[in-house]
Amino acid sequence: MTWEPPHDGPLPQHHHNCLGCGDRNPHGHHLQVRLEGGALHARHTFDERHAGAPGITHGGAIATVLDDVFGFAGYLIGQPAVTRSLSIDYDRPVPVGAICDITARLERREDRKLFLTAEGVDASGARLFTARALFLVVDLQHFHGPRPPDSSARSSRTLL
Ligand SMILES: CCCCCCCC(=O)SCCNC(=O)CCNC(=O)[C@H](O)C(C)(C)COP(=O)(O)OP(=O)(O)OC[C@H]1O[C@@H](n2cnc3c(N)ncnc32)[C@H](O)[C@@H]1OP(=O)(O)O
Repeated sequence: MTWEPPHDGPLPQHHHNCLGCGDRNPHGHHLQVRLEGGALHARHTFDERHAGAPGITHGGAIATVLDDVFGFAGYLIGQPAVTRSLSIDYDRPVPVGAICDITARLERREDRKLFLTAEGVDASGARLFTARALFLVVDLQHFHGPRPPDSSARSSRTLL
């Protein structure tokens, strides 16, 4: 069967409990990622739960969101891929409560290796952060390795 890339529009969440995009994770960012012209887009507003310094978004929260947006690259190629490396330049503080538009692109693929870039801008278009990532294509067995005895938290499997 030949893989057909998805059309422009919303992409499915990774699974319901995903910290980035899961609709049932009470601690999650509830990201909604869209495909537009071959790029991945997410409009996100960090809130008080994501503050580091008062009023400023924690860098780790930004990393979480970037990692998850990059994770949607799997939909571009029809295979799951996971983070091997993630690097972020924080150009400006990201105010809590401000709109942040994130665009990520698959720059190139070398066998299992997906080389990705991303940028976040504010409502005026000013750059907030940039990122690079290496994702590795994995088979579904990757997600079925050893689990802790209490596995109730993984009962929901939309994708995985
Ligand atoms: C369905 C998707 C959900 C997405 C959710 C959002 C994203 C996530 O949160 S994913 C979760 C976080 N990530 C993980 O848990 C992954 C943990 N790591 C792993 O499982 C493994 O390291 C894994 C599978 C990624 C790679 O393992 P393995 O197959 O042994 O690869 P490895 O040999 O280390 O590297 C593969 C290639 O990448 C290269 N490479 C590794 N690191 C780098 C780097 N930093 N820069 C450049 N190249 C690198 C290696 O040299 C190697 O190249 P080659 O194949 O040419 O020799």
